[in-house]
Amino acid sequence: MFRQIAEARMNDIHIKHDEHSGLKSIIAIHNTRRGPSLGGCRFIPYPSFDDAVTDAIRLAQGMSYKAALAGLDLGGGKSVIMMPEGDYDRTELFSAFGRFVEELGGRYITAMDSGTRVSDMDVIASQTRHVTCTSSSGNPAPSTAKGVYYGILSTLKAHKEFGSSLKGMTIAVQGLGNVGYALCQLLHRGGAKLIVSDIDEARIEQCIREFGAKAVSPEAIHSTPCDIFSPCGLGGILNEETIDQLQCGAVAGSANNQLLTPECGEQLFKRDILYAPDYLINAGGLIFVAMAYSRKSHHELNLRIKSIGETLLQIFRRQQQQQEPVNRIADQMAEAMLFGDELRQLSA
Ligand SMILES: NC(=O)c1ccc[n+]([C@@H]2O[C@H](COP(=O)([O-])OP(=O)(O)OC[C@H]3O[C@@H](n4cnc5c(N)ncnc54)[C@H](O)[C@@H]3O)[C@@H](O)[C@H]2O)c1
Repeated sequence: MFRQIAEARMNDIHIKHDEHSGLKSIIAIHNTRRGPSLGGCRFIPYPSFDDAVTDAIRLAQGMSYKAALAGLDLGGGKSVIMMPEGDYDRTELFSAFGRFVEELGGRYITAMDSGTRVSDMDVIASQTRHVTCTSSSGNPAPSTAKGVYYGILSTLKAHKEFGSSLKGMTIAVQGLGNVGYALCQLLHRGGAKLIVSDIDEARIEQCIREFGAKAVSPEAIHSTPCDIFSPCGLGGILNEETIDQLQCGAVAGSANNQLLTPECGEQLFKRDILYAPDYLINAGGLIFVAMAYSRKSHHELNLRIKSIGETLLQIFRRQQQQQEPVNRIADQMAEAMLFGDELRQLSA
């Protein structure tokens, strides 16, 4: 475990067992160099305590990289609550978790993640102010979609065979949920032709009706000829097999963990397919949550979401110069922001 902590360059890990509520929780703080750590609270069953800690470490690390490239004055953290096996009182559990967050004095700010709801955040807010995604803060998905939209515009600009306009470009969107649907709306308004897929027929019908989209089956969407493939549903969609089947010039979508392994970034690079790193292009939701927490204006929120496209352009330019996979360049940029001086000292 300590090797894992060292390898991930974690700041600290906190563990809480509250007997009264049955809470078993871990808060992992990866990095606070740029500001307090922010990241969601996951509430799912874990086979073991070690699995829960491993998940918290991996997710907290990802949040640091995401916040850094989004230019936020925040670090990365994440928490997990191990879902109890027997009966439990949800309000008691999340109240106890709120007190746990409060004990850390603001070094960790919690938010929604898999298995948690807005109502849980409201319960946490009764114990601490270091929480976002409450019923008063709103839905981050439209901001995520807007960030992906700006990212797609930058991808068009950076691609040697595309023009800078969306008009007439074909975008294949996988997953028409909160983010995917809002993205389709923006792309349709920009003049793009849409190809869509989902496992939910009603969502497909809505996109056909409202945007004149063409539907394909969930199995065929990634191999459909298009200009840009936009995964907005599942993680791990870019793997050895699917990358071989892609018939697009670029991949730019909101899904988390799109690359099954870092080596898949290399495979995309070899196929000359531009890839917008997921944790950068989908940072609009995190920006929304951070701006709501610090009560920043709508204007500032929009400027920051727009800057996702600018950072992405910088990364694509570096890719041209360095001739390296784009995911590696994004990681290097984030690491320089998180550990700059330490890295310099190590190489001195
Ligand atoms: N909501 C946000 O603000 C946000 C922020 C950052 C990243 N993300 C990521 O973006 C992705 C989408 O998030 P969301 O909030 O829209 O989720 P969502 O649950 O609202 O939507 C996901 C959609 O994908 C569809 N889907 C599931 N399996 C599919 C398949 N095999 N083929 C096609 N469609 C399939 C679902 O039916 C659903 O409509 C997720 O990976 C999420 O982690 C979301």
